[in-house]
Amino acid sequence: MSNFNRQIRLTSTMIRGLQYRYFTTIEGHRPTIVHKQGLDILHDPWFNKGTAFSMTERDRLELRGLLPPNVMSNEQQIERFMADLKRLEVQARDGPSDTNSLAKWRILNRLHDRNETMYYKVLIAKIEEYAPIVYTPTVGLVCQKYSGLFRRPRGMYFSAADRGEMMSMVYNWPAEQVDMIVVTDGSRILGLGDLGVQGIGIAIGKLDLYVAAAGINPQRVLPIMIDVGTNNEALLKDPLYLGLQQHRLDGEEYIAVIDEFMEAVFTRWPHVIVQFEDFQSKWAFKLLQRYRNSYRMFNDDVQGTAGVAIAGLLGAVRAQGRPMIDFPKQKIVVAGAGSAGIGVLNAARKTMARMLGNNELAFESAGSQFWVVDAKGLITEERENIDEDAKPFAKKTKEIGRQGLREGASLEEVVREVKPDVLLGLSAVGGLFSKEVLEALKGSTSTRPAIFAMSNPTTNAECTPEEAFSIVGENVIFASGSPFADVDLGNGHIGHCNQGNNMYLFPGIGLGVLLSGSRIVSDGMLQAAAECLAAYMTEEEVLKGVIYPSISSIRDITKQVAAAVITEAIEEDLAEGYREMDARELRKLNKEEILKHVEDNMWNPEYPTLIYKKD
Ligand SMILES: NC(=O)c1ccc[n+]([C@@H]2O[C@H](COP(=O)([O-])OP(=O)(O)OC[C@H]3O[C@@H](n4cnc5c(N)ncnc54)[C@H](O)[C@@H]3O)[C@@H](O)[C@H]2O)c1
Ligand SMILES: O=C(O)C[C@H](O)C(=O)O
Ligand SMILES: [Mg+2]
Repeated sequence: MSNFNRQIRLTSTMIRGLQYRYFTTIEGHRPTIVHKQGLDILHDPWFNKGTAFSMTERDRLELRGLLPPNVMSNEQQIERFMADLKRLEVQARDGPSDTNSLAKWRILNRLHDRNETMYYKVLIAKIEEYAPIVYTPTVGLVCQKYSGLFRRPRGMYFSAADRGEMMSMVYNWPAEQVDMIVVTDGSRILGLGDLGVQGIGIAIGKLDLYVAAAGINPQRVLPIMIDVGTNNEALLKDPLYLGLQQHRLDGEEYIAVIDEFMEAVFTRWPHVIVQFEDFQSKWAFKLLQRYRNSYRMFNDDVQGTAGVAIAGLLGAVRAQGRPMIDFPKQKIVVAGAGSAGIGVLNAARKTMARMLGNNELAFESAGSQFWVVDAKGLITEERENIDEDAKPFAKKTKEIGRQGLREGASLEEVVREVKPDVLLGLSAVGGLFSKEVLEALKGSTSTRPAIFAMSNPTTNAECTPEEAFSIVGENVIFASGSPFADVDLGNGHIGHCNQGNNMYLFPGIGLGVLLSGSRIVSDGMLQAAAECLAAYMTEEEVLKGVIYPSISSIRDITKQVAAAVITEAIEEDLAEGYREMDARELRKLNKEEILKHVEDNMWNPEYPTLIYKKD
């Protein structure tokens, strides 16, 4: 090649390089015109920037509320992705179950993102296998790692930084109709504590069950995270955390955010049902009292759990070969006086009082059947700064003196002295029912003592079924919040492990409230749901120690529970009807017709025929 030619070639390469640099620079600043907004952008891999959308861009593109509130740089995004990728290797060393279950969750989650019908078909067909992945216990692990696992957004985020904006933001959600919202503030996710914005995972998991068990249309469910900050110091320091990095709002400021949220969602969807989930007990009761008479809402941890526990407690009475009406004679020790424990105590006391004649005396006398132990031991009237909600269950000094007990007595002492029929744990403390506590329970005056280790996830269970059967005896009734396998007792007998989880009630409560059209969720409707679950088990099953149904029949249980809720709403004159079935039509239905009405309104995962039509 001549020098001249070489020169020409060099020059043209330089020009091309310059041109390239010139144009890319310009191109980088030139806006890209998009003909989409909202979720359509987030679902488009060409335009999506995920958590890196700036706040102004989020407003411009109607994305506000559709992403976690923390705006990330591109570098942070890549770092977060790499950290997650590496975590897989780390987890491989932590033991096989976590890695496997998380890997299964990821695969299911990807299916959820690309084909909802197929996802729910799989979930419904294999609910026994996959509920432990999309729901407790794996959902707990997912929430703990959510900042790393986050890919495509699902649901809405309302944050403390959105005050004054919620009423308009709520219109960024694309669905015109929403039937069911599950909302959390992430302050007490399962027994894992404050997980901040990462708690959105629990709302998603609960709504998966709403679709799979209750047949709520997946286009009409909405998981919501209210991010008011977090008091989890590790998350506050984590540069890759997706939520607001500030301490939680409290007091009036906190209430103002929740009020604004409630007003916004009920303005856009006046018929929606809002399930409060995993709020720390400090707020769970207050918010329930604040909203339950004016909004269609309930708290799953307080009210759903109470109903499931009542059904199980009545089952335990039947398992002793006694009639349910003997329930008020049961001595019950409860470990844990938080939102779940107090919810169960209040409902159990009311149920006993009703059986005893439903008057003040009955209510008083029912109260003496419970001993409540929290982190500071047995709760008595001597307890300093006693929680208002626990006060009605504080033991009288004189009474427990006679029993050889005192303020702050340990769980082991209480069990040894009281010799209870039932030991129920909602403490979030794994292994709390230690060898010593279980040994003490051997002195129970019951022919079949019952153990409810209800805390979630699995590692927080107060004891395992193996421990219960091997220490207390083969005759014991056992239930746990997260699933455990039945125990081979080695003599040809099987120790049955029941799952005592609010999943047996909340889907049916939600579906029943929806179809009844009731404006509120009354105590009577919740009671009807619990009684329906209690009656679901046959005498034969109960005598074998099977006090809760198998999860494989959850769709049928949910249908029955929903029908019971509707029937009660009609009885209490609260039913206003839903769609073409108005209150008058509803009232005309008999038991079978109500069940059929419920079934006809349950969504099934079948592909519809699609037809294109211009707007
Ligand atoms: N199975 C279910 O359906 C179901 C439903 C709701 C909640 N839960 C589980 O219940 C647990 C508690 O939930 P919560 O909302 O009530 O939580 P919470 O934090 O409000 O209450 C926990 C309670 O346990 C007490 N506690 C702590 N350490 C204790 C100890 N060593 N001995 C006795 N008590 C102790 C605390 O003092 C507190 O009263 C969680 O693990 C949650 O997953 C299970
Ligand atoms: O989520 C569950 O599995 C049950 C319950 O709502 C809980 O908070 O533990
Ligand atoms: Mg919960």
